[in-house]
Amino acid sequence: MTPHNNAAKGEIAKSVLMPGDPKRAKFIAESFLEDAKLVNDVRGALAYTGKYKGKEVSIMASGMGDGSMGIYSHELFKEYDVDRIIRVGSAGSISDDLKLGDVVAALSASTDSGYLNHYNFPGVFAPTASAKLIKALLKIDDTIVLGPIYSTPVFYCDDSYFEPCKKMGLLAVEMEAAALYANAAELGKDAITLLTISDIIGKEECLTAKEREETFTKMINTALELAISF
Ligand SMILES: O=P(O)(O)O[C@H]1O[C@H](CO)[C@@H](O)[C@H]1O
Ligand SMILES: O=c1cc[nH]c(=O)[nH]1
Repeated sequence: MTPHNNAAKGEIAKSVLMPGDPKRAKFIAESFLEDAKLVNDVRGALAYTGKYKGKEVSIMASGMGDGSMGIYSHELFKEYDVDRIIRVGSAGSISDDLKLGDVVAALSASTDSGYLNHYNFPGVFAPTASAKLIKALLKIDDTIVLGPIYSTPVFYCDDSYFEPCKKMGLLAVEMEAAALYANAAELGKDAITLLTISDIIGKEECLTAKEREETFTKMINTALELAISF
């Protein structure tokens, strides 16, 4: 147990899906897993362990932002011997080629966050998804959009803030992938982020509740197949 997680050692599977939203964690566990058991409820960061196609998988909420993801992913990797974390999140598109409901796998996560400072890395560390998980993902879905994204602790800002990101070819904006990738790199573990486009930055477009449910289902199915492919 940790100050933030009251699951006992052994109650969390080697593969963990992490949505930001605790209600999404509950929804995934109840709708996709068999025999799902609640193993953590500290601070409402709900975690469940159950079976998908007969294999053990856990789902745990990361909360929002790099600080929260930093704590939970560090503890899962270090204290619970988790091997891989698959983030299943929502994101705002900054690409002209993405539409609502599209699913993106984040190859890299550039960031404006100070979270990476504590590694004392000489220069700028480039947080990337694990090659192992990218290769496994492509065996499950070789049509998924792969590309670089942006992680920022800032949600409310002027849309123009993201113009340089768009210019550099980044596809979407979210808040946790960079911290997750950096923690995985530091601890010798594997991580990847799958994102469903929930809004288009600079436009008044966003998914309805029903559309969110249906399109998130596509991302969750892919993530679960990935989780059990090891
Ligand atoms: O849908 P989730 O996984 O929470 O992801 C995105 O949504 C939240 C902001 O609304 C941030 O956590 C961002 O990264
Ligand atoms: O972090 C996020 C998630 C969805 N949409 C955004 O604009 N930002």
